[in-house]
Amino acid sequence: MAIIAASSVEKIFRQPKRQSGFGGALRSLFSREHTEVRAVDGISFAIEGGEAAGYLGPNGAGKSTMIKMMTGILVPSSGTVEVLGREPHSNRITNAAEIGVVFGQRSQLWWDLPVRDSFDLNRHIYDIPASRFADNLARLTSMLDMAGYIDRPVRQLSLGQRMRAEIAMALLHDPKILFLDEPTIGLDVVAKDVVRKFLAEVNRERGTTIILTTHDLVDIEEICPRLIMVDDGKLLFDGELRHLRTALGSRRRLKLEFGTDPGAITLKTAQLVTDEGLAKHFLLESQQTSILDVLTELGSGHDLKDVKLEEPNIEEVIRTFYQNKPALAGARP
Ligand SMILES: Nc1ncnc2c1ncn2[C@@H]1O[C@H](COP(=O)(O)OP(=O)(O)OP(=O)(O)O)[C@@H](O)[C@H]1O
Repeated sequence: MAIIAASSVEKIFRQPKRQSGFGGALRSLFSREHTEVRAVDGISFAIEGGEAAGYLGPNGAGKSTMIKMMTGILVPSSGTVEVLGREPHSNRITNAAEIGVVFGQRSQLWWDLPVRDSFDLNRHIYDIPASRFADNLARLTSMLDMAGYIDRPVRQLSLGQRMRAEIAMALLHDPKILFLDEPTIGLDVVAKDVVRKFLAEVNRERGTTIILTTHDLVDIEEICPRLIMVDDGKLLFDGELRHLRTALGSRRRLKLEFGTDPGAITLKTAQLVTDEGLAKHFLLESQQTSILDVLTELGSGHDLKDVKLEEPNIEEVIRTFYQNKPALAGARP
């Protein structure tokens, strides 16, 4: 059964039109002119309990706005959002008891207090029974390796330490759903790895449903089998990453290495995607295209040193997807 259901959701932000200069600013105060930003434009999806879904899209695509509507911070302009059978914004307190929220760019911890004190405040806010709190705190402290800094004020922590504490704080009351808005932003590779492994484990072992927004494709690869892709407020793809790979990954990549740079090469059997001079990367035009087809078309007379067929990496899959988005919009395998 779906525990999150979004149906034809729209969010339109209206802002008074600003005019430049002091006089303009004054006139704007009395002007009735507005500009509209359609941040979320007719999005529908349903998420089952226990799923891990990644919400991916370029800057300004409407990811944070959607998370804010699912957590009850914003109200949709039209359409409906239901989380655990309720409308989040009109049931904020009940909803908050059953969800956890982490905003990568905003802290929920008390800046001047030791981490432990923020956790303790959450115990009171969520009315967590003492024994359950103690168990959860011990488990999260060990899993996220927080023992070394749990008694230090938040302002003294590194970003990686703080993010681990933010995630722990959001999980202390055993939420059914964990929403994360860019949880790995700004973290170094080691900290990203810790956060990803932890989130994948929480989803797998405890069945916590995870919805996260990210720009980092590795987050999706390691945490979320399901991918929801948006651009300009619209849904472009909703399905499994592996399906997207199969749909687009059929264009295998071929690397040709030359002893001397032959300049740009245009072929019918393969599309040049990256030109590094001596090394040129192509996407084969179709599944049926063979290396031999490409080499035959290329012909002799080039100082060709090596040929490598490469599987497409996830970044390439996503880039290809966005390049072909009109043809693929709304795809749900
Ligand atoms: N409170 C607001 N008032 C007016 N416009 C807003 C508001 N919040 C967001 N927007 C606009 O809505 C659009 C979507 O913003 P949103 O923050 O949801 O994008 P995003 O996909 O999360 O982007 P990013 O990856 O850069 O964080 C943007 O054009 C943004 O400027």
